[in-house]
Amino acid sequence: MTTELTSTEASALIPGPATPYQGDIARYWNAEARPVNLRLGDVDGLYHHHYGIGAVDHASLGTPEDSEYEKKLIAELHRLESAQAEVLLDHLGPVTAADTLVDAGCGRGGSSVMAHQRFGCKVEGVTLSTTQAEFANKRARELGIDGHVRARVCNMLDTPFDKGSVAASWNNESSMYVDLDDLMAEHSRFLKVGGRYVTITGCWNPKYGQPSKWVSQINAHFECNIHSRREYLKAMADNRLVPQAVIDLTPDTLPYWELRATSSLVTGIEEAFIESYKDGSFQYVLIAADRV
Ligand SMILES: C[S@@+](CC[C@H](N)C(=O)[O-])C[C@H]1O[C@@H](n2cnc3c(N)ncnc32)[C@H](O)[C@@H]1O
Ligand SMILES: CC(C)=CCC/C(C)=C/COP(=O)(O)OP(=O)(O)O
Ligand SMILES: [Mg+2]
Repeated sequence: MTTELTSTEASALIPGPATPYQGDIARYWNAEARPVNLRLGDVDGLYHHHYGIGAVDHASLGTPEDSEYEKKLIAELHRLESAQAEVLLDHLGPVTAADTLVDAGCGRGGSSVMAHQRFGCKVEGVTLSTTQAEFANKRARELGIDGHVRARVCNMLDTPFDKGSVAASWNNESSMYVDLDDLMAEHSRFLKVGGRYVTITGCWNPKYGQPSKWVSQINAHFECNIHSRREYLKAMADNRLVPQAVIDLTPDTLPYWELRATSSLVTGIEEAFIESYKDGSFQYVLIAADRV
């Protein structure tokens, strides 16, 4: 006889964090409820924890005196964040409805939903946060896609996905929480030969020398550990992931930050992103790699 587990029983089966640091990150995201994320997600039900790219459509905003201006500004920031996820999906290669994709560090699941809507495929998300996984699964049920899109509480360095079972996988602003060699080894294990890995990330620029004060400020703000561009390429090379595209998205993300800095939803981290992008110490990049 099989019986359904209660949610308390089910959560008792989830292994604890692999390290004290992962426990800190789980607590951070369990407690996170910033209006800059929730109010943007409320625009159309896609909840993101990443930043935006593309030109600001100033004509759509009207003037700050307009009573609807703040609402339009929120919609515009959200449009730019969804545009970022679309660019990531553009680099996943030919995905079919029969494929399974992995969203590593899936947050509230916005990118997972967009991937399913574009390809019709299955998407498996993993996050350290129970709150985020429950939120993402609730959204999938509301959309009637819970048979295809699922989030679970799981360490992305130690996933249950079978070796060679995944057509494509990604980290959308989630790779700064883990050791890159461990991360690329795990993607390489579960990806099929010929599969595709994509990351969009902020990384410090070796040409600057060392992480700038702005990069240190971003690390402290999010309790993360931003890697250098060089570390990404090395960890990929060491794990059978061969870059096909390395795109510097820094000029494309600056308009998002400059618009966000004028909104009522500022969080205080805007200056660090704007200044580090401008002084060249920090870059916003997309790297797409083939599993060979
Ligand atoms: C900035 S959010 C990005 C969320 C999502 N990718 C998006 O674009 O909206 C970072 C995410 O990484 C997840 N994360 C950090 N370390 C992780 C780990 N070791 N295993 C799984 N998820 C992790 C966090 O739980 C959080 O969901
Ligand atoms: C590019 C870098 C370094 C990203 C760090 C990871 C991170 C916290 C991303 C955005 O999350 P969020 O959407 O929850 O942040 P915010 O509240 O600032 O919008
Ligand atoms: Mg955000």
